[in-house]
Amino acid sequence: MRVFYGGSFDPVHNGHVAIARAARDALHAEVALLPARDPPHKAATHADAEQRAELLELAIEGEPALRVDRRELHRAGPSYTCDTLAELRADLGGSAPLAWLIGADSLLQLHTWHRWRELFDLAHIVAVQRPGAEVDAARLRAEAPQVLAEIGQRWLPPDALADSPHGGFALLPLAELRPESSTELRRRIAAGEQWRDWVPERVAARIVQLNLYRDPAVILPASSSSVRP
Ligand SMILES: Nc1ncnc2c1ncn2[C@@H]1O[C@H](COP(=O)(O)OP(=O)(O)OP(=O)(O)O)[C@@H](O)[C@H]1O
Ligand SMILES: O=C(O)c1ccc[n+]([C@@H]2O[C@H](COP(=O)([O-])O)[C@@H](O)[C@H]2O)c1
Repeated sequence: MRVFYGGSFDPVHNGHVAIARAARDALHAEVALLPARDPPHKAATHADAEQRAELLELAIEGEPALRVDRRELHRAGPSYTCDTLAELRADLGGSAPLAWLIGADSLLQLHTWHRWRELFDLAHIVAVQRPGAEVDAARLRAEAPQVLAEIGQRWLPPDALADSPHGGFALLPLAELRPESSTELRRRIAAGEQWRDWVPERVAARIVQLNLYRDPAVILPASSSSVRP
């Protein structure tokens, strides 16, 4: 089983690392983290793609079975997950079990992703709980009925995913729900509030060295303040 975890990682925080570890341990699999060059649902990012990837490398340094996959950095245009999964499928072959990891807030929005139903033809989808966005069937029915309908017959225990190459859905509980978000982290850095305990120390030191996220404009919505990667 191969697990892939995409994100803006702008910047990476301890919540991201906890999710990657939890998926690795629950699915007994290597987890590749993929920084998105151009996240489709974000107007722009606040650090460029190379900087975000470098911080991600630092965040997982020394972590067994976690690695960074830079393939989305080399592709022009929006970093659509269906395109990334098609590339991975071509690389790994049709029979390799493959899973794409997302947070619960992303699951509630899955129906807005580019060619979203095709994602299940390419990979399993694994969602992890997130504070404020915890999902269950009732919440999906209320907020994302199309998603619930699509995953209805696909719902599997996590251990069963490795038995097929794609098409399943699993929900991973997290032993400890992590409150971190990149938006709040950027706000704290710009506001001069305490933030360093939300990231590994190596990441904090590099953010300071590169003088990232210090501009108070990062507190504004991304579209009015940011650089394109
Ligand atoms: N604390 C967390 N708990 C669970 N899932 C998370 C957490 N932080 C991020 N994720 C998930 O990780 C994926 C990548 O997240 P992303 O890089 O956008 O970070 P973020 O903290 O959500 O950023 P932002 O606040 O800028 O939206 C998404 O699917 C998101 O739902
Ligand atoms: O393919 C899409 O349309 C799509 C829409 C929204 C998000 N994604 C992917 O989901 C991951 C998390 O996105 P985000 O915006 O929460 O950082 C990241 O890998 C994005 O490329 C993908």
